[in-house]
Amino acid sequence: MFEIKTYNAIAPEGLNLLNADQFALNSGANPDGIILRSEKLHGMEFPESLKAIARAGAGVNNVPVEECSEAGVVVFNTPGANANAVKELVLAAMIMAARPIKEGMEWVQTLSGDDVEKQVEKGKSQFAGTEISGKTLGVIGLGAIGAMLANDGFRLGMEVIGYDPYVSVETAWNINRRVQKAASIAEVLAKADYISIHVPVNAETKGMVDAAFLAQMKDNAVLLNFARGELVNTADMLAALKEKSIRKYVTDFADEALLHNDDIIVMPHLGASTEEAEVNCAIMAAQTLKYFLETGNIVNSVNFPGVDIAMQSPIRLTIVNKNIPNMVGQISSGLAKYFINIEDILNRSRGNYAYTVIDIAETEEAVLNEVIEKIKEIDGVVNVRIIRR
Ligand SMILES: NC(=O)c1ccc[n+]([C@@H]2O[C@H](COP(=O)([O-])OP(=O)(O)OC[C@H]3O[C@@H](n4cnc5c(N)ncnc54)[C@H](O)[C@@H]3O)[C@@H](O)[C@H]2O)c1
Ligand SMILES: O=C(O)[C@H](O)COP(=O)(O)O
Repeated sequence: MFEIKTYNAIAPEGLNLLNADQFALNSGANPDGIILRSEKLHGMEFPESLKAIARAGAGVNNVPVEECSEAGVVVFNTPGANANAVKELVLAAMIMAARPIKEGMEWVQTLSGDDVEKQVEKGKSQFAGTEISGKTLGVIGLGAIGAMLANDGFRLGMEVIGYDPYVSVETAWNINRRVQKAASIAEVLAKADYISIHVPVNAETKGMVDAAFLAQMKDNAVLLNFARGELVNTADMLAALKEKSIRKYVTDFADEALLHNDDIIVMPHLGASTEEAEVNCAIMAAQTLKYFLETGNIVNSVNFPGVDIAMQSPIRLTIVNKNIPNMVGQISSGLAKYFINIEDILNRSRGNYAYTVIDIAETEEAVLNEVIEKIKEIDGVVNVRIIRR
């Protein structure tokens, strides 16, 4: 039986995949796995039982990924599962920035009398806007969301220019060939009327939208941030808007300093909040977590290498170890000392850590426990699991 702890509202379509005969939800203090959305786990003490964390969503900045790696805890996310929801909201946001729709709708509610129709026709000119067709959309970060947005911007009649120095081959194949590839952010900023950022927040990207970035934007340009609040330096943004060096800021990330400002549209982190995205994310998170706990296979991890091999024997050992020389040699000779036959072995590394999967022949319980203890003693081994078919 695996214990799973959940945080935030995880769609039942996902949780129902964790069959009750094998998974107990929120039943105790020793979870094997966690499923969450935006709950912040930084500073939380993880129980020794914890093997994996599945983020039902894209951004993992609410999870202490480095500490998880050190503890051998595999962190998963759900790439692309909410991308369409975010893309649709960005398109809506772009149109809201182009036309004062919200202001017009609020104004019409203030009218009264039997000549409302006449008042509307007289007053509507104050809410005239512009069109996005024919304008240039700059997309920074051409991943799941950015690529979809770039393609749809093009379909809506926009010129599109994208920047992503790390774009994956798979995503690149899906981007319309008429989307221009920028060699630098500066090139995007010089050309775009609407700039939408879709990069993860990390040491490289935190605060990337600063005074220098904003100064390179066109005077009438709009910045859309549906990625993370921390990407934008709030003080620099407020100064740029005050000086009218850009036209508008649209963000999905509220901050008191951004409220009650006519040049800023703030949404309450709604990007992934559609029925479809919530279901997609919950299903993908539950599936990857279940698959990992049951088989040791790793799919869609942000901190460990992908490993997906069929179990060749009744017993599988999975070992998280430091990515240093002679780990596999020491582990396999440890097994050999106990005359345990290796039927299949795979070792993959990612950064400072590696993951080793070893399928072994049926072995007496007492011998297995002894050999596991010996493997755990090897310098560089972080944790060892036994999985039975
Ligand atoms: N508002 C929301 O509710 C919501 C929903 C989903 C995702 N997000 C945020 O959006 C981000 C992107 O989501 P995604 O699903 O497209 O992720 P993704 O991993 O598919 O795409 C991210 C892209 O950013 C690129 N990138 C990384 N560093 C870069 C840099 N310095 N310059 C340019 N490109 C860079 C990567 O190469 C990748 O292609 C997430 O990390 C998350 O923070 C927000
Ligand atoms: O990174 C994400 O996937 C989004 O920010 C969604 O967050 P949420 O699951 O809390 O809506």
